[in-house]
Amino acid sequence: MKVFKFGGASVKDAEGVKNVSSIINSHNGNELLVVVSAMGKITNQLEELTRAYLNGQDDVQHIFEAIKLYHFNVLHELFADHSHPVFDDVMNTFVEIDWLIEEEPDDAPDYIYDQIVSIGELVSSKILAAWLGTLRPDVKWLDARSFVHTDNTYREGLVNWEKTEAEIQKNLVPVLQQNIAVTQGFIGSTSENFTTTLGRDGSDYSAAIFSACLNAESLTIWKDVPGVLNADPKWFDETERIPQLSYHDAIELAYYGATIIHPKTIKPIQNKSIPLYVRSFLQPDAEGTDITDLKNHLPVPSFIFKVNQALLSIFPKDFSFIIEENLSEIFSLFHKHRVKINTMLNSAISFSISFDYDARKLDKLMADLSKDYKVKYNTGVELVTIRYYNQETIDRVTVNKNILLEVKSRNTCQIVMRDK
Ligand SMILES: Nc1ncnc2c1ncn2[C@@H]1O[C@H](COP(=O)(O)OP(=O)(O)O)[C@@H](O)[C@H]1O
Ligand SMILES: N[C@@H](CC(=O)OP(=O)(O)O)C(=O)O
Repeated sequence: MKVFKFGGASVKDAEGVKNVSSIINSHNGNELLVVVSAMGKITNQLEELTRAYLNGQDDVQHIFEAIKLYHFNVLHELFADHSHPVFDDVMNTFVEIDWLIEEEPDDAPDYIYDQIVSIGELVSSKILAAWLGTLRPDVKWLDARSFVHTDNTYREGLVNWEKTEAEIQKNLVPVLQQNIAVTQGFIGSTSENFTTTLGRDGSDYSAAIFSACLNAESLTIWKDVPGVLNADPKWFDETERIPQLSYHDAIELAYYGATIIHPKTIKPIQNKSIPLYVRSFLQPDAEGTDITDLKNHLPVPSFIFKVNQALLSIFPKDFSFIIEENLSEIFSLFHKHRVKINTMLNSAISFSISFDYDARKLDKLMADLSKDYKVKYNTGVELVTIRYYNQETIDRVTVNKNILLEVKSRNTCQIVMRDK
């Protein structure tokens, strides 16, 4: 039993749907579950629609029409026969949004968000399953919400592993013995059958959940890059592919912000020793990266950039030492405002952190911290994390930068900096 995961970039248009289908179709041999995300950047557009609806904007219908048009353009390109049942199926799925936005937004915003945004994965999976069905007869579309059970933390559903595994073993395993199944990433459901999402970019995580609960032979995530590289090629020209990667290094890279893999993806598959293959959907036969329980560490320094950081430095007002009592108070405020720390450093009388800049969070945090502390901050700074650093790499990434903070452990160096 194998699991393939295809992200939005792979199914962004009709060509993409055809390419993904041919990759799936050329997989021969054992059972296969396909997990797919919303097409292209549709999740962003559905977020925009949710915001417009919640704010009572008058462009709600306009945004919604653009989303529908995008999908129907793909369908028209794929299917010459407009009476194919997928047209009605997709239209009926969008009707869920019609019903919702007809009413005033009285429910909790996060609940509304999940009901709207999840539609992206439902329609993309229907389109992919329909096209794949023209190539082979054994394709079955499955609703991931019947398998992935979460609590009711909307926008960040917490998986109920026991229930999810039992459901997958009982009702998915038999289906996969007869069919190639296509399902959605990113979504789940509560015990009352309301839709939840697992957090942005959560489809990799969904694929890991299915893989772990199926005890899959492997999980392959298909990306627009040749594998895991030692830096994001969007920012750097001279990148190197990492052919083999340990689970440990993969978790570290993902944790520090390498967006190629969602940070929650590795743990479930590591627990079951399931290999994770990162492959290119543009060159499906090329080698890519194999992530396993390899003991060797990364062959080259790898670096991860995070732009748009805030750097906050906190001092006790009376210039006393920063002691455990202050730290526990400061941490509870980070927790209260959901500030996720990317770097931290403390000295005798100050404590500094960097985190992803969010104006609202920063204002609220400053208001609370300023009661007892003097707080200084910089915005618009960058954070670079170098795993297995050396001086050459540090020099390379800090050219024309002023270093504001530097933290080193044995394997990892983090630098907060800004342009000179
Ligand atoms: N270390 C890295 N190696 C390869 N790609 C990376 C790395 N870090 C970030 N990326 C980025 O990850 C992108 C692929 O991930 P993502 O866009 O989330 O895919 P999808 O949405 O299709 O799952 C690449 O286009 C690349 O820009
Ligand atoms: N569509 C969701 C889930 C996801 O993971 O998508 P992708 O695989 O395209 O990153 C999102 O954009 O957040």
